[in-house]
Amino acid sequence: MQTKALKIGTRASPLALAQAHETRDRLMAAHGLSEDAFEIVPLTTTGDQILDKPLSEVGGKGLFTKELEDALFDGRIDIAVHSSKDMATVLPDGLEATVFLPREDVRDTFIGKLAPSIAELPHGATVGSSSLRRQSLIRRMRPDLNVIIFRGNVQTRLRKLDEGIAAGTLLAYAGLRRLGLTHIITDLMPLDMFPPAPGQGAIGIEFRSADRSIREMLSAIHDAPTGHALTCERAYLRALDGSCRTPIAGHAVVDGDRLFFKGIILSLDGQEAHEVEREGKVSDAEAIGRAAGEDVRGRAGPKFFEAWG
Ligand SMILES: NCc1[nH]cc(CCC(=O)O)c1CC(=O)O
Repeated sequence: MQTKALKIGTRASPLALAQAHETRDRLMAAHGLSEDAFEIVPLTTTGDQILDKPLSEVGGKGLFTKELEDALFDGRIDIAVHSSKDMATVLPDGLEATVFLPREDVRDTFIGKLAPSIAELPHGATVGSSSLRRQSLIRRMRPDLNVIIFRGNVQTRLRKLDEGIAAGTLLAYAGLRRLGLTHIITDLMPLDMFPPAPGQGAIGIEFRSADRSIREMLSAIHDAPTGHALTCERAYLRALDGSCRTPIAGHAVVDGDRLFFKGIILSLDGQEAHEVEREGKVSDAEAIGRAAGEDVRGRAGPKFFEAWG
């Protein structure tokens, strides 16, 4: 006898749906269940509706998660599948996101029309990106380029490239991989020059803390190294206030019981940068991230953050 289907909440974008399907497939495999043990519930979020402004202006990451969290609280869904990168650093009481699928390649990619790489773009060429981190990193590499805001899902951005609105754009490898679109990549950005956003490449699963059976079911698909890396990166972001208004990169790598973290915060023009490196035991992931965030925050000084208002 089939009990009630597990309701998997997700945003309705093609990338979000791909992530929900990956989560369902892993749960099916781990527990020997069939497709009808699950129901995928796509929800439209405010963040998906406002496409003409940078995220930092319309209210930040919470926009993509609020509707899903409301649905978790009122039982319309049992779990919510997120791109960890888009998750707020502090979750509402009663919910947690402590389950992570094995992380995809964390790098950014360049999709170029006029040239295959940023270095080869003609002087003054236009590059589209909605991410403050990517905008700063581009300007740091190539101050001559014209960086414009580019929002919308992957398909929308690709259409804008075809329309000639920009000569290129940057997207996470992870998203393109999940959409089966890696063939459009013209360059992979090196980690040292183009460090990723905290959480990039990792799928995180949010659920009601009190729901023991769901916690147990999810534990079978949790990837511990990804969990440690994300604990560190999210603590770093929290220590920096998790502000969407500051260009922030941060990346933790786990090797056995050791964790290595590198972070950088930048000015929007890319001309000022503060870097931090920390390492320690995976069991100290949270403390390492917090210390890194406080360290870099202190070294940048209050004036650095004032600029963002
Ligand atoms: N903010 C949108 C978003 N959230 C997560 C990803 C990619 C997938 C991931 O990082 O796991 C993307 C698109 C992009 O940055 O290219």
